[in-house]
Amino acid sequence: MIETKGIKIEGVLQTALEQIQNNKTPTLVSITEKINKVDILSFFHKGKKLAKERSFWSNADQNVCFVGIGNAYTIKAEKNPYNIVKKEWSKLMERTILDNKYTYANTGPIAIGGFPFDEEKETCELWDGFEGSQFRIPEYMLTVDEHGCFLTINIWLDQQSDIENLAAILYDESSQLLDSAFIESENNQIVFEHEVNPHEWKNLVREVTNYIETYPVEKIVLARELQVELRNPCNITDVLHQLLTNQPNSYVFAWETDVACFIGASPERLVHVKDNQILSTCLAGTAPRGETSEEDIRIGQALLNDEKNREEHQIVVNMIRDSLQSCARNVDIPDVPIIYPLQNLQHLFTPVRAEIRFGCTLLEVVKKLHPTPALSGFPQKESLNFLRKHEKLERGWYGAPIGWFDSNFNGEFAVAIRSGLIKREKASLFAGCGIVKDSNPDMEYEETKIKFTPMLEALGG
Ligand SMILES: C=C(O[C@H]1C=CC=C(C(=O)O)[C@@H]1O)C(=O)O
Ligand SMILES: [Mg+2]
Repeated sequence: MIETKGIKIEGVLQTALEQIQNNKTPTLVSITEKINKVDILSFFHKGKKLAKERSFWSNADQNVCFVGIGNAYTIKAEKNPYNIVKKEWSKLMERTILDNKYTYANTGPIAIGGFPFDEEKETCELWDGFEGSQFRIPEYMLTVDEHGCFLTINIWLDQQSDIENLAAILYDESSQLLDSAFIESENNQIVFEHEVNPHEWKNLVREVTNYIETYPVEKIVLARELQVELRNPCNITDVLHQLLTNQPNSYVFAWETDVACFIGASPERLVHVKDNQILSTCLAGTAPRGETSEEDIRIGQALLNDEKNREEHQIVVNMIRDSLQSCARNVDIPDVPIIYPLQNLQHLFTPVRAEIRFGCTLLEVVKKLHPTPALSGFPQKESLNFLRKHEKLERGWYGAPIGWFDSNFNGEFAVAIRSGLIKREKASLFAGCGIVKDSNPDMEYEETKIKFTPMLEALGG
C-alpha cells in the first residue's frame, strides 16, 4: 500500500474549520500532496468499489492525466453556460481554502466536465444526467504529469463538520484508491450492433448537398448513431485501457454519472490555454490508413491534394481565425495543412497558436470557437438551424467541448468526437462528417463507419 500519512488531512481541516466558523460560510478545502507513482487505471477502477462517480482525462501526448473519483462540488448551468460557469467558478475559488505546495503541477481544485453540443436543445431521455453543462471537482483527484504523481483531496466543509470522522473516512478511502493490488479487469464483448436508419441518413446527405446549392450555406456536419449491446455490463476501465493503448494522438476522456458514462478518444483539440498562450487545432478532411506504408503515404498525399477535403478543412481554418480575433492576438496559422495520423484514419490538420487578450479566459475562447465548422458547418447559425430541424440524432455532449480548467483558468478542451454513451450493457456511439457541395452519400457513410472503429474496438467489437 502506498503511504498516505504524508497528507496531514486532520491538521489542515482543523485550521480550515476555525476559519469557516469565524466567517460563518461553508467552503471547499483542497489539499494536495506528492505521492509515489500510481497506476492510473487501478485508481480509476477502485473508484467503482467506492460507488463514486468517476472522471478521466488524458491529453493527446499522454503527459497530463487526471483521474477523478467522487464529487466534492458541482457547477451546473443550462442557459448561458459559459458565463455562469465562469462566474460560479471565480466565486468558489475566492473562498476555497488551499493547502498546496505543488502549484507548478496540474494540481489543486480542478473542474472536469463538459458543455452540450447545442445549449438551445432540451435534454432528451438518452442523455439523462447530462443536462446542460456540468463541471465537477472530484473528491479525490490523481494528477500524473511531467512533475510526477499527486493526490488532491477536495472536501466541502461547514461549521458543523466532524473533522475527526471526516479525516478517518478520507484516509480510508484514499488508501483504498491508492492500493496498488492487482485489479481483475474483464474484457468487454459486443454481441449486437444496430446502425440507426442508414437509408434515411444517406437521404439527408443528399438533401444537404441540394441545400448547399440553393442556400448560402457551405457546409453542414451530419452525425449518426450506432447502437451496440455487450455481453455483460460494460467494464469502463477496460474501455479506457483499450483507448489509451490503441489510439495515439488522441484525448481520452470519461465522465460518469450514476447511470451512464460518456467516453471517447478524440483527436481534436478545441483549445489549450496556459500562461496566456492559446493552442487550437483545425481538424477536418478524412481518409483511411493504408495497409502498407507506401499505400499509407499515397492516401495521405491524395488527401492533401483532394479538393473536396481541402474545402472541408479550409472552412474550419477560416472560421477559427475569424472567431479568435475578439479574444486573441498574434494569431498564427500556417497556410497549408499537414497529415494527422490516427490508428484507423488520417486527417488534414492545421495547428493554431495565439495569445489570449487581457480580460479573456479559456472559457471565452471555448465559447467563441464552439461549434467549429468541423462539427456544425458554416455559417454556424444557418448550419445549426438546419441540424435542429433535420438531424434525428440526439447529440447531447457528443461533438461538444469536454475538458478541464484550474483555479486560474489554465486548462484544455477537446471536441468530444469518436465517443459513445454507455449504460450498463448498452452503448450509443456517434460519428459525423462534413458535408460540402461535392459530398457523396455512400462515401460519407463509409467515412463515419471508420470513425466508429476506435470505440467499437475498445468495446470488444
Ligand atoms: C464529426 C466528426 O469528425 C469531424 C472531425 C474531423 C474530421 C471530420 C470530417 O472529415 O468530416 C469531421 O468534421 C466525428 O468524428 O464524429
Ligand atoms: Mg469529412
